[in-house]
Amino acid sequence: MRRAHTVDQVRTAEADLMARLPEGTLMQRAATGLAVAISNFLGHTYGARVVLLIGSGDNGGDALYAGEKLARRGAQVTAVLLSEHYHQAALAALLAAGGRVAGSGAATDAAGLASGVAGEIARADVVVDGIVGIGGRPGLRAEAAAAVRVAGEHRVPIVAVDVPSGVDVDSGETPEEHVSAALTVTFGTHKICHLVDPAATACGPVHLVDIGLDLPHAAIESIQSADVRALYPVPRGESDKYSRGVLGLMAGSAQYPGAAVIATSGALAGPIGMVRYVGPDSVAEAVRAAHPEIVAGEGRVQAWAVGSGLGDDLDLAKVRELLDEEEPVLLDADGIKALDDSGDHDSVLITPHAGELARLLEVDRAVVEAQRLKHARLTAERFDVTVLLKGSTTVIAAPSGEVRVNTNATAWLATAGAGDVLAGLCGSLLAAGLNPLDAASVGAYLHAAAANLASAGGPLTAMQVAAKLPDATRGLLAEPDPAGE
Ligand SMILES: NC(=O)C1=CN([C@@H]2O[C@H](COP(=O)(O)OP(=O)(O)OC[C@H]3O[C@@H](n4cnc5c(N)ncnc54)[C@H](O)[C@@H]3O)[C@@H](O)[C@H]2O)[C@@H](O)CC1
Ligand SMILES: [K+]
Repeated sequence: MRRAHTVDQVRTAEADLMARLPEGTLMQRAATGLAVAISNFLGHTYGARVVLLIGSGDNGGDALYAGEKLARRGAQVTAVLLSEHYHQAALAALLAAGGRVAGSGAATDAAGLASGVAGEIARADVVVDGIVGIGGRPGLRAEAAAAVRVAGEHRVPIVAVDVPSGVDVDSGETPEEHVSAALTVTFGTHKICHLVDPAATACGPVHLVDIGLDLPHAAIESIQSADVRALYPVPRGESDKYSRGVLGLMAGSAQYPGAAVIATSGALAGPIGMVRYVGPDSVAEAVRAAHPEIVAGEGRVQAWAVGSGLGDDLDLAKVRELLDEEEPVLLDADGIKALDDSGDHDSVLITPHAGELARLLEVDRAVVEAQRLKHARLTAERFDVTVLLKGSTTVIAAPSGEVRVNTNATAWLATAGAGDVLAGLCGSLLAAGLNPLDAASVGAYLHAAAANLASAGGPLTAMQVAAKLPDATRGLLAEPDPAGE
């Protein structure tokens, strides 16, 4: 798992380590890693034009010391001081290495920046965001915002130090103006904003520099290929179609027959041995035509997937009966309407998109979009259910408080029917014996991996994603375990 910690957890770990090391050691480790990452990002150092945006705290200190190291290797490094306060020793080190300070005069230009600063930024090969790190509040002050805007206008890439300044580090929310980085270089561990959207998108790729922190249990985790490989229910020699798991699928309607066909594709491409389809005869015919393997009608199953494309055919009483049974149930789309906040739902997985979750919680969709982690957690707690909140980064929250995210999806996956494939696949994983948290995590990861194969940088259809699931699974199961994951 890739782990992300809260600001408090990081501060405690840093304090413990700092007490055992000579002063300044951690900042030097961070700055060294940052300088190397900037060099790699640029592809060259000698003669490169680097502008550092410097705020009042240690985040600015990291940027200044990294600037010193780049200046010693021949980069032309210019610091823009955005506050009266700054890390003085770090600035002295930069100046001693040949770096400069821009815009120290009183005059300001049209953008509200000290004169000369906008020109420096416009000509830079890279801008380094050392405005604020984990000590920052959301938002940018006027001068910082102006500097960031000039970089954007001139398409100068920004490398963020630790976090893109202005995002909310512990929630991944972006309530105010913030940096959008081409690369974020972070230290010790990932922070929540690196994994949860909308902030995760503002980070760009995230490079982690190890500074030797000893960290506690993570606040949230992001599932990696090695985790999926360890969890995937691979059939054994003695397995048969029943012991591999049977999924009952209640999906599709006269209005949306395709949803049943697509969800079945996702289910059959998972680990189970059989799908029992339960629904109107005309839809069952369509499912059988596409998938002759299915069995129509009720019978013994190990889990249910209910809801994709049911529309007005949703039989609330029937779904509530299923929720009272022992078998795990996945509720998708309209099926989610059957959930209430009384009762024990710890074997239930729901797979809403932001709109469906907003409807369940009776809030605006935009509020869920802006505060994805908060609403996923709140739902898991209030309904005692595991929640897979779909989106550019998928957030999965369990009633235990555990949270996992999946960040490997392509934006091409936002297409009709993709959610039906995911519901079928996650249902299949539940029927094969995974608990709701693991089924959701493995399902989200493989769904995204299959979409990446289907897309290869271009458009895709839901059925193509389902068709690529076996390849994605095969590739993953065959991968050697990378060290350290
Ligand atoms: N503590 C440590 O051991 C280490 C810290 N490191 C760096 O230090 C950073 C944390 O440093 P600090 O605790 O000094 O805090 P920051 O540098 O993140 O922020 C400093 C100050 O900025 C001001 N501020 C808050 N929000 C602002 C905003 N929106 N706009 C402008 N100013 C704002 C506040 O006065 C705040 O105290 C980390 O993110 C990391 O970059 C690294 O050097 C690694 C080691
Ligand atoms: K920053």
